[in-house]
Amino acid sequence: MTKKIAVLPGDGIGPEVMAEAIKVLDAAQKKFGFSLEYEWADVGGIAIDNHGHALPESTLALCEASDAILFGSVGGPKWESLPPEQQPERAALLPLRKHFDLFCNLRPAKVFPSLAAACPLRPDIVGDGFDILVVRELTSGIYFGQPKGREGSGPDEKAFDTMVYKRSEIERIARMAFEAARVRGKKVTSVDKANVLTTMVLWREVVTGVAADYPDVELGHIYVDNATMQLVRWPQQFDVLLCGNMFGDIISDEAAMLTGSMGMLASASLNADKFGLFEPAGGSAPDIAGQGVANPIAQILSAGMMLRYGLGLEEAAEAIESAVSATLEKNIMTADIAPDRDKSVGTAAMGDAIVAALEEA
Ligand SMILES: NC(=O)C1=CN([C@@H]2O[C@H](COP(=O)(O)OP(=O)(O)OC[C@H]3O[C@@H](n4cnc5c(N)ncnc54)[C@H](O)[C@@H]3O)[C@@H](O)[C@H]2O)C=CC1
Ligand SMILES: CC(C)CC(=O)C(=O)O
Ligand SMILES: [Mg+2]
Repeated sequence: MTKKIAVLPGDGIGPEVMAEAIKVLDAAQKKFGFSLEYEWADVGGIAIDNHGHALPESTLALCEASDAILFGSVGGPKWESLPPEQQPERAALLPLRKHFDLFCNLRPAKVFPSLAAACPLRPDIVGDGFDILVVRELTSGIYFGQPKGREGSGPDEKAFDTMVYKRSEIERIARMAFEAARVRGKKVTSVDKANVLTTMVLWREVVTGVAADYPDVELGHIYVDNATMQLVRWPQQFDVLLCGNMFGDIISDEAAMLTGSMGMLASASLNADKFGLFEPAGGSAPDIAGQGVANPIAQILSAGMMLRYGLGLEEAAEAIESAVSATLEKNIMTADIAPDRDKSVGTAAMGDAIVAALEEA
């Protein structure tokens, strides 16, 4: 049966890396005999330019009528002067996550052996690499809590955001982390700031309660400031990192960089029905957009996560991951991860090499 995919490339490097992910999905369809129908739509800054709104109704309707959403990234300097609530991130990405109740954001970070040189950690620390899964709560916390706003003027002008977590919201994301740990390294480290924030006291309490249902999984708690430090000191100590929305956002960028580049980190954002939006963890990278040098791997691996979590096509997902690994082993790398930038390849050549590796396997 054909599955319908809403393809939303967005802004900056989004369209460049999306083109490569589609090439890889096309090759995977041929190899594994499944069928995808893509429908493309504007989202983010490009949608503001073309339709006057970052999340046009037609785009939302397409997502609702699709089996999965493949998303690029949104935002950039062109739209930064708009009022904050009209900017692409706040007017498109966050509402999309909320609309589909995509509370569970999975961000796997592992070092491919051939990228050990790109990892900023000392070789003696990175050793045989590491394999971490950041499980981030995505539809609540300080990014969504009300009230938020600005009031007053002069020296007394103030701005405020509110961090709110309901017991049920913490419980459901904690369960996702424990379920993931069960089939991985059997360890959950919950990241909080329970020494300062009341929401995080509840967070720790609820996570501890959920752990009772998973006696086979070890639970640890860590304050977020220490967690960022420990990730650099000894990332191998972690298996699943369970985080609230903002801490997970920050921790996953750090984890991405430890794998060599922001351009390596894929993600899946899922709801309780396992409907998902699949996107790179990074943004629109305006500093390199339009140059044909962006690393398409995060987008390609996000397409792989779509096959695994969104469409149940595990074999094809694994084949995409193996093709990425095989390509890196041949030292075919974009500038962000290549040991020698002069020998790096561009976005399209990287995508072509991954397609070739998939076809050869
Ligand atoms: N999911 C989304 O749509 C997200 C959107 N943003 C938006 O993107 C814009 C830029 O944000 P930044 O803070 O600069 O973060 P960013 O993630 O776009 O870029 C940070 C750094 O990582 C590099 N980078 C990111 N992806 C890369 C790739 N595929 N290949 C090679 N290098 C890559 C960039 O060149 C830059 O040096 C902003 O408007 C921001 O709000 C940021 C994060 C997520
Ligand atoms: C709009 C932001 C919350 C996007 C982001 O940085 C992320 O999801 O990692
Ligand atoms: Mg982020």
